[in-house]
Amino acid sequence: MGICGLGTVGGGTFNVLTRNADDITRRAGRPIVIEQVAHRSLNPACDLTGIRTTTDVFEVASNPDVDVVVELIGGYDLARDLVMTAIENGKHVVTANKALIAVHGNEIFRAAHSKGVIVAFEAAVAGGIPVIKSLREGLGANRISWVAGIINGTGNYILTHMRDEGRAFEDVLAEAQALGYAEADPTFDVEGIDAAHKLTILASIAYGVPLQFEKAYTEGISRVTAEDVEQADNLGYIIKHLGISKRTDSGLELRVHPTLIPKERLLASVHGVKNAIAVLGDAVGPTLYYGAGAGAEPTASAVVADLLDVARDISTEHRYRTPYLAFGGIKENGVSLPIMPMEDITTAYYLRLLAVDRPGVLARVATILSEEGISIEALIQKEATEGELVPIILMTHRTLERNMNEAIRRIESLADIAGSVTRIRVESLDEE
Ligand SMILES: NC(=O)C1=CN([C@@H]2O[C@H](COP(=O)(O)OP(=O)(O)OC[C@H]3O[C@@H](n4cnc5c(N)ncnc54)[C@H](O)[C@@H]3O)[C@@H](O)[C@H]2O)C=CC1
Ligand SMILES: N[C@@H](CC=O)C(=O)O
Ligand code: NA
Repeated sequence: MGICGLGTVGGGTFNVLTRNADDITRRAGRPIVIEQVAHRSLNPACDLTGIRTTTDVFEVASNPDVDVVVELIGGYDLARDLVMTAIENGKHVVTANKALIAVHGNEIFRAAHSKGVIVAFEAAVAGGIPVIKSLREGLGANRISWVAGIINGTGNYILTHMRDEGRAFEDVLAEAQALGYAEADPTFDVEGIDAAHKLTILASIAYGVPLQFEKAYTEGISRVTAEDVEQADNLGYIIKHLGISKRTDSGLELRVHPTLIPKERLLASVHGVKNAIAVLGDAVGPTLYYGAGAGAEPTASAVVADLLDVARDISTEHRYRTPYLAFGGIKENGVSLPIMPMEDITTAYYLRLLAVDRPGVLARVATILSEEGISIEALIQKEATEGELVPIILMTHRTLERNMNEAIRRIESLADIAGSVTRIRVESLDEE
C-alpha cells in the first residue's frame, strides 16, 4: 500500500501501522506493507527510515508495487484526481476525506464498481468510531427511522469549552487547530459544512439513496450566544450541533444546525472532541455509537481498520463484497426517497426576541404565532429595567418550518421588536 499525505491523519496512520504491525498482520492474515509515502513536508512524528518516499502523489497511484492507495491529503479537486487515477490503475482506495466522498462519491463509486476495486472510507465519518461499518453491516437487517449525531469534533470541542470555561470562541478554535482536529479551512467545522458532508454519507448508507450533499440544509454554531446556552439550560435542554436525517412520509430530512436536546438524552453528555451518533432501527431499537471524532490516532484507527478489510476482501469476488453505500444498485436518477426542502420539515422551536417594554407586545407576538398555527409550550419574560430591551424566550410545539419562517418574518417587522429573532430548533429524539 502507499500513503498520500503525511499530516495529522497520515502521520497517525503511519505510526499505528508500524507500532501494531504484529497484531495487524495476524488479523489481516498477511503483513500490510507501506511501499511508498508521498508527502510535501516531513512529519517529525514519523520515522521514514527505509521507506520509499516521493513528493508526487500520482507516483503512488501508478506504482506497480502499490495495491491500495491511502488518500490523506484532503480537499476536493486534487484528491478526486488522485483517487480516480488510482481506480483507473486498478488500485483499491482508502480515504478519510468526507468532502471528497460527499461531493464526488457517486462518480467515484461508479468508476470503482466498473474496475472492481474497493473504496473504503470509515475515517470519513466521526473519526475513530466504526459507525459506517455499524450502519452498513451491523444494522443491515433494519429499516432505519432516523440518524442524529454530533459529527464534528472541532465544533463540539468549541461548544464544550466555551460553556464550561467561559472561554472565547477564537481561543478554543485555535486550540482545536493546534490539536489537529480542525479542517484545513476551519469554517467547514464551524459553519456545519463538514458535518453536512458526514451526514450526507450516513443518510446514503442508512436509506439507500445517492449522495446529495447539495440538498443538505447547513447552519453553523457561530451565532449561538452564551445567553441562549443559559436559557436552554433553564428550560432543561442543552444546545448541541447536530446532523439529523429522518425518514418521513414526504421524503428524507437532511439537516445540520444547532439543536436544543433534553438534558437526559445520552447525546447531551457527549463533550469535547468526542462524537456520538444515535440510530433508530425498527428491529434493533435505539443504538448509540460514541468515541473520538477527530485526532491523529483515533482517525488512524479507522483508516487501518479499512486497510484490514481491504486485505481480507481482496480475496472475495467483487460481486460478493459489501456495497460501498450498503445498498446495491442505488439509482442516481428517479430517487424513491427525495430529500425534503427545509421549509417542509416539522420540528419544535426555541425563539429569543428582544422587545421594547411596552404593554401588549407579548399579545402581538402570540397573535402572530397563533395565526400561523403555532402553539406555545413555554414562555420566559425577564424583568426590564427602565428603558431596556426585554428578552422574551419562547418554546413552541412542533410546527412546519415554512409557518415558522413566516411567523418570524412578521414578528421581526413589529415596531416593538428590536433586531432579528434567534431561532434554534428543538429535537426530543424520541426513541420510537
Ligand atoms: N484531522 C482529523 O482529525 C481528521 C481528518 N480527516 C480528514 O483526513 C484528511 C487529512 O486531514 P489532516 O491529516 O487533518 O490534514 P493535514 O493538513 O494535517 O494533512 C494533510 C497532509 O497532506 C499533505 N499534502 C497535501 N497535498 C499534497 C500533495 N499534493 N502531495 C503531497 N502531500 C500533500 C500536506 O502537506 C499535509 O501534510 C482530510 O480529508 C480530513 O478531512 C478525517 C477525520 C479526522
Ligand atoms: N475537522 C473534523 C475532523 C474529523 O472529521 C472534526 O473536527 O470533526
Ligand atoms: Na468512523
